[in-house]
Amino acid sequence: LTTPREIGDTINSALNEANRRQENRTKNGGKSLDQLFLFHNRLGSNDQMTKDKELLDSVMKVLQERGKSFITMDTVKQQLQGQGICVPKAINCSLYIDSPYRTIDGSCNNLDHPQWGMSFKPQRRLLPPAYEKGPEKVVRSLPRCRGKNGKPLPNPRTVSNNIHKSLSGSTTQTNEASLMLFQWGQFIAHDIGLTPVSTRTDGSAPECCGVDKYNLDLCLPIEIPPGDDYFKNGTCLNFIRSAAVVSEDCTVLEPREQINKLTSYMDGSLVYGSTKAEHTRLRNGVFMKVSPGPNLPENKNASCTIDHKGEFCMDAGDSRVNVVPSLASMHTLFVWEHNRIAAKLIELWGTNDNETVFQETRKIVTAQIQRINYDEFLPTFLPNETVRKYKLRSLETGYMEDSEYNKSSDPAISSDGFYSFRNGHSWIPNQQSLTGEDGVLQTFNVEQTYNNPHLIFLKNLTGAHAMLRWMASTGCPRSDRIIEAGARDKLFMTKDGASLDLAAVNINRGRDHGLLPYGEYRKLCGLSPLTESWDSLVDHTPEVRELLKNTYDQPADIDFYTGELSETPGINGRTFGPTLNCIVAKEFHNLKFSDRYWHERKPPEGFAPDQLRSIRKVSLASVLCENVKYLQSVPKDPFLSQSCSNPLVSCSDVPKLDLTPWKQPYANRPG
Ligand code: HEM
Ligand SMILES: [Ca+2]
Repeated sequence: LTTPREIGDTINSALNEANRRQENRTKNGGKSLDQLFLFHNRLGSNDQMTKDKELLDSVMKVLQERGKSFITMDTVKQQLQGQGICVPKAINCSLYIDSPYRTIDGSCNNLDHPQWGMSFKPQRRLLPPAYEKGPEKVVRSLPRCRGKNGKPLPNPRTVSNNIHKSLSGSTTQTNEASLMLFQWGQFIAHDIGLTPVSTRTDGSAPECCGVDKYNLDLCLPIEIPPGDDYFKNGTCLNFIRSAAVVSEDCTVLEPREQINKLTSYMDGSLVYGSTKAEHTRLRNGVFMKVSPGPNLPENKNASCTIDHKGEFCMDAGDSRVNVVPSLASMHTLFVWEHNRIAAKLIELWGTNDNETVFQETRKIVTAQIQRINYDEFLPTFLPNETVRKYKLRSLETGYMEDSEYNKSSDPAISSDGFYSFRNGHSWIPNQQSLTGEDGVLQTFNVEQTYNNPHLIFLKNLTGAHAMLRWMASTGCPRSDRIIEAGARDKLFMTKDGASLDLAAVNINRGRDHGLLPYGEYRKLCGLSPLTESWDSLVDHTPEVRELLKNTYDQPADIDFYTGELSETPGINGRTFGPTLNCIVAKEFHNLKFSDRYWHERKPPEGFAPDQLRSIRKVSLASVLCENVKYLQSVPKDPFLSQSCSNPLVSCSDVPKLDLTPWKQPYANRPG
């Protein structure tokens, strides 16, 4: 077997076999029962680049099995490229230069870099990675695993037990914010980022506590330390490493970088989808698809727990929608809002131009999400001076200056900055409840509701209404280093009692991504550097310093997550410490100023002046009042608990979105 023709045929035959194996890929991914794997990779599918790379690897494997290892990867790649596999795909943006509407996948937002902010593109970094070096040609970017003196870092579960455990048992200390703070946080996180984890080449979940334990490319298992007071001795948490970015010609980038499955722009992708395929599946002409209720539509391919007849797993623009029912309720609210506005525009315009009605509605809903996020949510937990410094609040009048749109900044979420936004895990309540029409509360432990949407189906299909009423009227756990037991011991608890620790997983994830330790991010934020003295931890209380000292070898070793989350919080219980404030603010600053379609930009990307004035009246209160059944009043600021300074106001007094300035489609307006 020497002629090029024979080699070509051999490769083709191996390619056929590899293709056949790949067909089973999605099926294998969907079949997994691993909760954390499903969370990251629900519906299996990966991007074209990853698929191409896996096809290439699979062809190499088949060749090896057939004793044809002498054919080199370069030869195979060349032949595959002749068939359109492993070749960079060009994007043509000519149609989008003056378009008033975003693309679905985020492409062509930045006209100089059409792929920036698109789904399935690499994440950025604020600081370069600190991976452990692995063997050349095998896995080079190993997780960060040693401290400054070369000693192994502490076990992540030990860190979690020492620093993130609630000592007050089951009683949660709440702050002056409401659970809307919690639920908006997760909702908006799911608009901007989802980091997929690695799969085996057949699409199935790696077994990191079993056969794949020593596969350093795929796994970083969390072994439970002896004497743990919740997890059984000798157990292990199946932690799978985040998938590595593959470049378009099928080479794995070094140092390793992570992927974002979603459009990183705050563009309502969790309502509308981040790919054309998702979008088509979710949309119904002018409207978003719903099931009776109206509820979110059914997703027959999703996996969740179904306990009663008539229940189903739900579908939305982000695949994590079924993770907890309060999240699904927030998703439902914005599908209602889309359908409400679309119906009004049809009435106003008397048009049958479905596409314009749909896109204009999507543009309005996206603007509402941006406003609520930047003008209500962020200022609830970021101090005023941070909000001002990073220009997070929207303007009161006029447009964002063209010069403020920073087209040379990559809008991608960053592997370290977005990571910091896990601060919201401090807000996860131990309960999920519904407030009935009569005001009566029904309460469930959160671990009974993970991946189990049954609460949505209670109360004659008005579950989402009842959950939203509950969140607007209940206090949120304090912003601090504590992760409540429902997420720290019982995350994703299955029927047989298996569960995870979200704090330990977060710490491990930071190491998986090769994130530098806490002290380096202090420097990035211009805060005083750490020295070898524990007293240099000036933003930690003496009590917490002591806990850290008992956990880490020296201050320079403290994990980023643990260091920033354990900084002394603000006395109102809503704000965190200075490093966390700085990093989270940087991330949201970049998303705002690198978005060509930011809602305060001039037309065609933005709105006409009278329309923008109307958008400025919108608030979470107005969206709740317009959509939630039997809701007569809301706290003036629904992100805060009701109090003397934040009284209930009647929905009829809440300023609402006035659609009069949309008298006609923008394209047809004079001037
Ligand atoms: C019941 C509520 C929640 C649950 C069950 C939950 C669960 C999880 C899990 C399992 C992960 C993946 C961890 C890993 O493997 O590295 C994750 C990631 C994350 N969570 Fe949450 N979370 C919740 C609420 C929140 C909230 C309130 C926020 C923010 C305010 C938030 C922000 C994030 C972010 C930014 C990530 C990283 C996502 C990525 O890069 O893919 N989560 N969450
Ligand atoms: Ca998005």
